Amino acid sequence: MKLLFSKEVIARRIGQLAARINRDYGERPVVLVVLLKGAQLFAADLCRHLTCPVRLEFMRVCSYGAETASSGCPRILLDLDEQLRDCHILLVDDILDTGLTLHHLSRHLRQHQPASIRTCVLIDKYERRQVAIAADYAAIELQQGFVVGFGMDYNEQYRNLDAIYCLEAEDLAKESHP
Ligand SMILES: O=P(O)(O)OC[C@H]1O[C@H](OP(=O)(O)OP(=O)(O)O)[C@H](O)[C@@H]1O
Ligand code: HPA
Repeated sequence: MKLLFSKEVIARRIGQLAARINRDYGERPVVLVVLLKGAQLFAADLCRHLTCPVRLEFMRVCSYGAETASSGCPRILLDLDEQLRDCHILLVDDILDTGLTLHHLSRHLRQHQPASIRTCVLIDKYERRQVAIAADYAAIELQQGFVVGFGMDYNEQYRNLDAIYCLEAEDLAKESHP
């Protein structure tokens, strides 16, 4: 595994991102809709920098399973249990990759008739984008690679790492032949 972003760099980027969000939202209350499992660590750090009134809600969406490629069909495993009509939603995810997850979730959340929906990701990775979607807020931009750590997994491993790494061919081979 190759180190891409240390915990110090991640912390700095999240602080800078939060400053932008604070400027944009001012005093307006925001509902962070956090996508489990991957976005939990990012959201925990981000929300502690926010100065507007914050409500935290969680959804669980899954499209990767044990693979490094999207199933193409994000499944909602845990939905919101309350309406978010007229709320300002900030949809928080760890990574924007093909874009299918955020595209699907943004459409789903529009049914709540919120006042606004914006997207916020720790990593915006361009290489595999399949739908035209851009994050409103991204802490880190990346061209390519399958990344793990700081909430992100490969087959449920590595979420607990405090830095972000890129998996290399031998890491994937190790998983299939331990
Ligand atoms: O832009 P996309 O190609 O859709 O990929 C991004 C999504 O994939 C991962 O979720 P995953 O399905 O692995 O679930 P997890 O959050 O439980 O890891 C990640 O957490 C994002 O939600
Ligand atoms: O690069 C990635 N790493 C971990 N999970 C992911 N889900 C989409 N892309 C990725």
